[in-house]
Amino acid sequence: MKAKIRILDMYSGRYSVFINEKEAKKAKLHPDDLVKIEAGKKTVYGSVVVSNLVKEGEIGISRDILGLHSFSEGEVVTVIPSGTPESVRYIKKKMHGGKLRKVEIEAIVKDIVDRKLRDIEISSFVTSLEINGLDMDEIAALTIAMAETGDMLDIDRKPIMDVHSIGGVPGNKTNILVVPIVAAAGLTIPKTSSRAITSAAGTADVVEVFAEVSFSLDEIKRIVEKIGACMVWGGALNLAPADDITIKSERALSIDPTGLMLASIMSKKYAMGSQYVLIDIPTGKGVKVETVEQARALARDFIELGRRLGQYVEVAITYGGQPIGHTVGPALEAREALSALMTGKGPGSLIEKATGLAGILLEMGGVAPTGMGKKMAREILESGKAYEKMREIIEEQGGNPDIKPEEIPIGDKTYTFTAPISGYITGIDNKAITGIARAAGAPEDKGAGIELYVKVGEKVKEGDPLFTIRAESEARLDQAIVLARRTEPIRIEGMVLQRIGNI
Ligand SMILES: O=P(O)(O)OC[C@H]1O[C@H](OP(=O)(O)O)[C@H](O)[C@@H]1O
Ligand SMILES: Nc1ncnc2[nH]cnc12
Repeated sequence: MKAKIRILDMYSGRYSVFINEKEAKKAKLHPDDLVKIEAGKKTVYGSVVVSNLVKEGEIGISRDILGLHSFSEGEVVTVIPSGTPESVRYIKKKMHGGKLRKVEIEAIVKDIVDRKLRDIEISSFVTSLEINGLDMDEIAALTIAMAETGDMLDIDRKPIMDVHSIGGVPGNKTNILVVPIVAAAGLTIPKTSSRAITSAAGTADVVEVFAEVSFSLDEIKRIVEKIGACMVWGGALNLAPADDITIKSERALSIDPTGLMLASIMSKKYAMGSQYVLIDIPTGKGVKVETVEQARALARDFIELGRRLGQYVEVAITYGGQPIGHTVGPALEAREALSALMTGKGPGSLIEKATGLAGILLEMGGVAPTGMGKKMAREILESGKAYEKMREIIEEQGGNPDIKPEEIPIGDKTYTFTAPISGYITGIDNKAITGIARAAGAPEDKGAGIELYVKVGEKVKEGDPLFTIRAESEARLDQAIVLARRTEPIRIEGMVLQRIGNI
């Protein structure tokens, strides 16, 4: 059928096509049916919403669809019912544990990018990968398909370094220090990050507190060729666009299936033209990888995948048994990262990890002799050169380079938990900390999160503060308090852990 476009001033987070009730009946279209809209060379898929918001002869599109193609009000388009895409059969094959062929993976990725697959089908794909996994051939095919369905960047300032954490550990603002340290040493590092997937703050969420993170490829090229670095949100670019669509489902389910994670991270690196990539695998209880054996196996997969893509990859297995630093949540983490860059000092876990990772990159990039990278990274941090580079990044990304940590607004609704007994901190539950920070509103409410006053191994007296929850609303604060009471994220024990007798 032919219809005139009516632009509806709404964002629904979905690709919805509004069709008048009478017309839907005539055309035998039902809610959630997939339709194709064509006008000249433009083709878009969307799910039907039956609504009298639009008249007969009109078709309503939300602003989400306009993000894909620019239709104009009153433009005549053809609306064609579209059957279930063939790729759904391949998703079912994976659900049943089958191995996918390259062409099948390419079809799934293409349909994800073309929005032929709806959220429910994409979530099923993501879930099937969580349950049945992917082998290396499938992962390589998925990575290349994800990269080739988007744009590629060619930065004229080689070699191109990159760093990426698989995430999962609360408070992981580490790369906000690593990037300026590496760039201050003269290397090029165009860093893209995702927003939070399973955590309470992804690197993009944290950087966004003091700078813009959404840029076009041309803008990124200009920034990186000028100052050697950027810290942007990968989702704003048309780089491996399937990644950001699948991340939406991962985030809703708070899962990060290993094969998809490999493909998702490495497709972005491939599309960015990264040549030397360092992958951080935080390992410990309550994060994505719990044991060193699992971390080693994943490291081998990253290195092999890099080899197939023509990239040199190294992996750092890092301690992820408790949060990094003392803060969790976008604004709190932004304060901590900025303060560490300004003063060269900060929590041991943050400084150690950041200089350790930056040091490896300095060695990989050939600016530090083997074994000297970490020392050089620390000197760059302590000399203020990394902070100077950070100021350049903030300025180029439209932020205020003079911003001070204490000027960053944080949630003013607070509640502090104190030690119920004297003893030693024997554990901090990563999952519980993330859950509480998310319940408090992070990452969407930038000021929400947790300030931690203790780390594992420290001694506390009854009544000492353990952590403060910060929120931007009382309702969110209350939810977080309830969760914190239920999960007790910080374990305190005396030196005598158990008494056992009469066995
Ligand atoms: O921790 P969760 O939310 O699961 O994983 C997502 C985080 O991990 C990566 O970190 P980075 O950009 O390398 O610093 C992503 O880009 C994102 O910031
Ligand atoms: N960009 C990303 N960073 C970390 N984990 C991921 N899993 C999927 N995409 C990811």
